[in-house]
Amino acid sequence: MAYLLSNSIRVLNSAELYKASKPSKFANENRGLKSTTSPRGRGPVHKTQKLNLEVSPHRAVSAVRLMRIEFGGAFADLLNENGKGSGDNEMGYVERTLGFRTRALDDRDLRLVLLFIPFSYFVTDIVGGTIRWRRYLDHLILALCHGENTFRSIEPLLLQILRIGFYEIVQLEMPPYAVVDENVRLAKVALRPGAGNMVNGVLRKLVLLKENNSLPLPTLEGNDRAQARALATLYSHPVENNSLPLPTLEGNDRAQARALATLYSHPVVFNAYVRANSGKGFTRADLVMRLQMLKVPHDISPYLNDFVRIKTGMQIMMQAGLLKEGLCSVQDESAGLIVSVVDPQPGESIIDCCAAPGGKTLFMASRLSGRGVVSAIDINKGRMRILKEAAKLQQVDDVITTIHADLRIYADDNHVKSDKVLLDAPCSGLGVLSKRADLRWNRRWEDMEQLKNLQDELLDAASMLVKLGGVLVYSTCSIDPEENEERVAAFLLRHPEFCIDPVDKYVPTDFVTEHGFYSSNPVKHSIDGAFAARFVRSL
Ligand SMILES: C[S@@+](CC[C@H](N)C(=O)[O-])C[C@H]1O[C@@H](n2cnc3c(N)ncnc32)[C@H](O)[C@@H]1O
Repeated sequence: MAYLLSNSIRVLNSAELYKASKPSKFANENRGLKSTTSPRGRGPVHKTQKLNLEVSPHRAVSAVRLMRIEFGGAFADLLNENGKGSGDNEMGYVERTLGFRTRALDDRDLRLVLLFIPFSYFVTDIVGGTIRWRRYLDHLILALCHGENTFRSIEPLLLQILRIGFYEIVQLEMPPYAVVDENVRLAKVALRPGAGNMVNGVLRKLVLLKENNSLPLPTLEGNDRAQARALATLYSHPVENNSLPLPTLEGNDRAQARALATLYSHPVVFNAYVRANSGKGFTRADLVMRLQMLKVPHDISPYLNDFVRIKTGMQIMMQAGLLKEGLCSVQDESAGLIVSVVDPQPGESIIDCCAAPGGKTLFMASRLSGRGVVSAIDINKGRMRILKEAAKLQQVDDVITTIHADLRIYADDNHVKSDKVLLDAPCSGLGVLSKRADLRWNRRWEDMEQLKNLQDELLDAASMLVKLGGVLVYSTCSIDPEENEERVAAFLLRHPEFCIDPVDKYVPTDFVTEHGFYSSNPVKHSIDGAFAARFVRSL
């Protein structure tokens, strides 16, 4: 899971940016920015407070975020990790990297994937998409730059601007000449006129090739290795060591093969899944009526009573204020089905052990119909803040208690026993590869051992909070057996006081494994991959 990976957010100053690449023929001109030596002696920092209203703020912010992610180890969804704090600093990062500020972006522009999956062209779309398609985009840029040497000499910021332009034209199919103009302006102002000319030339070439349907794409020819590389480019997937390797063609193992199959089938996000907030008295029938009035095409979820599927028109829904008013929220059905496995009933006491940012807490709370309590525990303060805000917005805060703590310490110190306990454990996120753009490039297989140990420790801690006859649910958003079935088997060996309660009473049979667990798979079910096991305490 994200939090286990490096989370250091540092922006390279301009000197470092230039150092990161060889001198470029595009880098020869003076950027014309005033700079002085940093008090920390780390090279020049820009003194300017220049506000530039001509440059597209979305693209400027996106370019800077891409720099932070690629060179500073920040995440594509970095605001989710840190709550609003990162957003407040956004313009500081922009100014330090580009030398000027842009129009400030509001919350709707900036806030992010987990609670509001954006289906419009916001910063997160551009950043997420550009990262997701990086290998594919770089292949095209290289082809249009005439050779590896030229490509390698492109300075990092210029490369990000090109990637943004390529992504917008090739994947988002935005009006090409507007894209060209905006990215040329950004390159000119942030770098220098020559950089703008270069962006102009390359993007225009791309537009022509796309219009003629003759993009220079790799073909599936040659030996296994060559074909694997071509596939990796077409699906924008890493082949290097330390990343998710390509399966099957080079004989890697089952979990990796499944992960990539997922990716191949769904390189782009499928539907938006929206949950009507029945806790606020807003039923799915109410939601459907509003969607009909807004002319937003939708389908009813076949699996969950409160859920609706939306293919297009998410932006219309957002503009109508349905999300802002807390009437509904974006939530994948795989997460909703985990709540079905918990099966919250009015009057129950439930502990959500790893609760933030709160998707499942909020759904469970809405199921209590105002009677009972969900105690939401999480170690991450920023994410807890998001949970609290959402609980208020959705008017379910009367049945939610938030506890900022390390579950392991909390369980040792507090001898509370609840009817039901959910442990939605930190995991690799292999079930959500199609949404988590950065994961495929950042995941390190060495982290897995550490992650599995944490999952075991958290399961032990969560089990201490379950009363006799009570229920424990262990869930992940991974499709990797090492994090799922193997963790369950190890837990049962350590805890004979628990036995498996098959989930067939709670979710459609299509999701029930032969051992009685819940398992969703993006390829099979067109929702995120997830897993849940339900145990009952018998001793
Ligand atoms: C998969 S996410 C939970 C998602 C959440 N259940 C939801 O539906 O929105 C895992 C969470 O575990 C939390 N976490 C990790 N280690 C923890 C610990 N030792 N104690 C409590 N929470 C922890 C992380 O902060 C993260 O928010």
